[in-house]
Amino acid sequence: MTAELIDGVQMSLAVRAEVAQRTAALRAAGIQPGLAVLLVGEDSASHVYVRKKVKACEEVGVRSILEQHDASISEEALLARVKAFNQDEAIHGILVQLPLPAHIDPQTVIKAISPAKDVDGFHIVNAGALLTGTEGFSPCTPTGCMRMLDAIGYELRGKHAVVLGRSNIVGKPMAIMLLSRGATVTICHRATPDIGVVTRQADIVVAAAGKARLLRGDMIKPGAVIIDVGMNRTEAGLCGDVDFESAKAVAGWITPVPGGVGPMTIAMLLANTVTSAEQIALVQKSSTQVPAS
Ligand SMILES: Nc1nc2c(c(=O)[nH]1)N[C@@H](CN(C=O)c1ccc(C(=O)N[C@@H](CCC(=O)O)C(=O)O)cc1)CN2
Ligand SMILES: [Mg+2]
Repeated sequence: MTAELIDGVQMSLAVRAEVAQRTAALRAAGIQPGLAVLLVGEDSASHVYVRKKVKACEEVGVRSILEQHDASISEEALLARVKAFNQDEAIHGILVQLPLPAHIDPQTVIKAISPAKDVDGFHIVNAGALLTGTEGFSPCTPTGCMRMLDAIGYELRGKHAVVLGRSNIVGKPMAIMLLSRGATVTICHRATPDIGVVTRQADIVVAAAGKARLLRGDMIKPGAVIIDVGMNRTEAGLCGDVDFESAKAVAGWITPVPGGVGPMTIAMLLANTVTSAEQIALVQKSSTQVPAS
């Protein structure tokens, strides 16, 4: 068997086209969605991802402000910049690129972002909304993964989904999203004794452990859907958490790296930013409407 490829580039273009239409409608009403991106330090991968975000904004008509700070910026100074963007009416989305330098606590910074502008969906208010199934911004990477599963028409109800990794930005929200759609979910992590024993039972594996080629073909149930969130820079180049060659011989569906989840992450960020602009516009409209007497 050779797995069918889930093409994240094509799927992200479809999302971007929708976002561009929504942006055009907002602009026609005099509102330009705006995203503020805060980038701290010299992490080269972060610079790549942020450049992609800024370019993507440009392509769909979203205004972006990229603010770059030296790695030595204090937590207080960074918090002050976040708070300034919270007050800025032209900014509808704020994101702080992760990881941050070790002297800055990411949770403290994320907590300072207004939940209404938290287009990364990392604030505890939005994390709580996801947990309870109420309205809020959902993290871009797991939302992109769900979109990919929907795009191939995959029914999650009754399936066994295994998530590799328990990060706040991918593993945990991913598990909740799969659970909320009726899957039976197992999370494997660093302390799981034998990951293969678990993944061989999975109908879907989402690999987000941050370990190059962790999931091999011999750890996959034939026909399973494999979603690779990994983004590892090795001597051999960029590779995912899945050993693509051996996995594709066993799986039913598989995402490539690059060209899989990454482009969908960026597309979901654009979608969240435009949603935020639409919501803020609605609030402003209702607060300026004169009540009927
Ligand atoms: N504030 C945030 N920080 C981080 C997030 C996030 O969602 N918000 N996620 C990751 C990195 N990330 C987005 O920021 C991200 C990673 C990868 C890609 C991507 O398009 N990858 C390309 C390959 C790019 C390359 O050549 O290196 C692909 O897969 O095709 C987009 C976004 C951590 N930090
Ligand atoms: Mg840190």
